[in-house]
This record gives sequence, C-alpha cells and structure tokens, in this order.
Amino acid sequence: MGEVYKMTIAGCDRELPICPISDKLDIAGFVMFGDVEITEKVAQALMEKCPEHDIIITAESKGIPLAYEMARIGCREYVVARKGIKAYMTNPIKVEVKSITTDHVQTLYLSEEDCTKLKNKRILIVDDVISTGESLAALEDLVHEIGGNVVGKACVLAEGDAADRTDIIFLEPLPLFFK
Ligand SMILES: O=P(O)(O)OC[C@H]1O[C@H](OP(=O)(O)OP(=O)(O)O)[C@H](O)[C@@H]1O
Ligand SMILES: Nc1ncnc2[nH]cnc12
Repeated sequence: MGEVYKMTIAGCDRELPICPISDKLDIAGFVMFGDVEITEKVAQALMEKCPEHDIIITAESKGIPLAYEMARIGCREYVVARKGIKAYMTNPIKVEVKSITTDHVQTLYLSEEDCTKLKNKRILIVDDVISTGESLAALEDLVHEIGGNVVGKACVLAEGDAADRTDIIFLEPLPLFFK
C-alpha cells in the first residue's frame, strides 16, 4: 500500500482524509462516509459549478451522501442505482460495470419507479470519484435507456485521465497512484 495522506478540496477549510481504498490496488481512496461537514462543503462547492437540473442520479454506494446533500440543497430529488436487486424493485433495468476499485463486474439496477422519476427529466449524474469512467458510462447508459436527458456529470475528485475530460465537472484532480 502506498503512502496515505491528506488533501484539501475547494470549498473545504480543512484537510480531507484520504484512506486506503483497496488492499489489491496501490491507490489512495476518497471516502466521505461518516464526514458530514466535508459532505456538506463539497456538495455546496460542486453544486455551484453544475448546470440546472431536475433530478440527480448516483451509483451505490460512496456517491450516496453527496447525491443526497446536493439534492437537499438543490433540486430535492435523487435516485440511487443499486448494486443488487431489492424486493422493492418492480421490473428493474440493469447495466454491467467494471470499476477500477473492484476486480469483478458489478451490475447496476434501477427500479421501475426510479425510471419513471427520471424519464424526460434534466439529469445530473453525481459520484464521489470518477476514475476510468466506467461507472459514469454505466449510469449514462441507464439514463439513455429510460429516456432521460443528461445535462451534467459531476464528481468531487477526477482521478487520473478523468481530470483531462472536458465533459466532467469536478473540484480537484486526484493522481491515480500515490508515491
Ligand atoms: O470511474 P470508475 O473506475 O468506475 O471508478 C469510480 C467508481 O468507483 C467507486 O465506486 P466503487 O465501484 O468502488 O463502489 P462503492 O462506492 O460501492 O465502494 C466510486 O464511488 C465510483 O462509483
Ligand atoms: N481513489 C478513489 N477513491 C474512492 N473511490 C474511487 N473510485 C475510483 N477511484 C477511487
């Protein structure tokens, strides 16, 4: 495991804990879980950079607090693409995804109710980190399949090559590998 350190992020007045994300990958991870103050601050800073939208979509799990907080201060509506089929889901639609942090293919599911919420809406895709862009692409596929209109793609940290993408709104770049 490489050295673990801290970084500051636009909109935050204290350093952010960067923790090991995986015991298989030598990358340091950004995990907002459990940090209300940081979540509130990055949500506010990111919201200021985002276009107008009707609803937010994120993928389970680390994007959820950010999506909630951005929806709370903004559009008031968000949906979460789940990584398993749950009992509450009628006629779920699904897409496969291989994120940098996992060694297996995962599946994202949206319930019929969530699809209805998203249909014909201006949708902001939100995640904590975008790295290979595979999770983002999977969310875009889901949205297109159900007839939603993606107006923005936003994350707190754009990792590696994602920071060079002009279609991603982010607060800070994150080097892929730390020394
Ligand atoms: O651009 P990518 O290479 O797809 O990586 C980005 C994704 O990786 C992380 O999720 P992860 O798959 O680790 O799942 P988790 O949030 O459930 O831990 C992160 O929250 C993004 O969703
Ligand atoms: N460095 C990182 N931290 C948290 N989630 C990630 N997903 C991809 N890269 C990540």
